[in-house]
Amino acid sequence: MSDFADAARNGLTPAALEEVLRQIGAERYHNRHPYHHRMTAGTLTRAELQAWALNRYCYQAMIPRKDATIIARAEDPEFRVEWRRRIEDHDGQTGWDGGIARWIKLATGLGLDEEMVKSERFALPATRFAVGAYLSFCASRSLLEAVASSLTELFSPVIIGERVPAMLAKYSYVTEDTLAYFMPRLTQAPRDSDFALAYVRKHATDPERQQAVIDALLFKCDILWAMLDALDHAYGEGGNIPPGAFVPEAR
Ligand SMILES: O=C(O)c1cc(C(=O)O)c2c(n1)C(=O)C(=O)c1cc(C(=O)O)[nH]c1-2
Repeated sequence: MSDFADAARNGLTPAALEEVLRQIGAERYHNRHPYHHRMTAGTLTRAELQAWALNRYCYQAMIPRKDATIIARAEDPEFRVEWRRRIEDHDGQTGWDGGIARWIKLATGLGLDEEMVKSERFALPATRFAVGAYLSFCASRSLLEAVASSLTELFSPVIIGERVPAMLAKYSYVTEDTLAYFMPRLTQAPRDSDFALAYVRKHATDPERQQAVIDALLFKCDILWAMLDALDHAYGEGGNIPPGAFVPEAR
C-alpha cells in the first residue's frame, strides 16, 4: 500500500499523474470496503440496505449544491456550461425528475418512507460530517482541488457494475425499477470524469499542484470510506445506532 505523500515530488507528466490517480482508486475507492463486499455477497440485512440508502441520500442531495459552488468559482464560461450538466443530472428540469428523485425511488423501493428520507433527520452523525466536509472542501480549496475531488467518479462505473447485478441476484425484494438510479450514471459518470480528468491534467502543471490534486482525491476517497465505516459501526452485527439515527423496524 502506498501513502502517496510525496508522489509528485519530482514532478509528473500528465500521463504519470493520471496513473497515480488511478492507483489511488485501485487502492482506496469504497468498492474495497467490507460493507460493499457484504452488499455484493448478498449478506446485508434489509435494515442495512435501508440504512445505506437513507444515508447515501444525504450525499446525493448535496452533490448539486457542491457543483453549484464549483460553478460559482469558475471564471471560464465553457467550464460552467460543461459543469452545469451535473446539476441538471441530479435536479432534472423540475427538481424532482432527476437523480435525486431516482434515489428516493431506490429508498422507497427498499421500504423507507419518502418524507423521512428527504428530511435527512435520521442520517448518522458521521454521514452528516462527511457530506459537510466534502461541500466545504469544494468551497474553500482551489478550483483545481475541487475538480480533482470529483475524480472518484472515474471509478464509480466499477462499483455500480459490481453492485447492481449482485443486488438483483441476491436480494429477492430488489427490482430493476428500484435500481433505476444507476443506469444513467453509467454514461453520466464517464462523461463527467473525462472532463474533470482532462482539466486536472491540463492545470496541475507543477509538483505543488500535482500533490494538491493527489491529496484532493485521497480526501474524497476518505469521505466515501468514512460513510461506509459509519454504516458498519451503526448497523453491522452488534452495532451501535447513535441516538436520533434511523432505527430499522425489524432487526
Ligand atoms: O454509486 C457510487 O458509489 C457513487 C460514487 C460516487 C463517487 O465516487 O463520488 C458518486 C456517485 N455514486 C454518484 O451517483 C454521483 O452522482 C456522484 C457525484 C460525485 C461527485 O463527486 O461529484 N460523485 C458521485
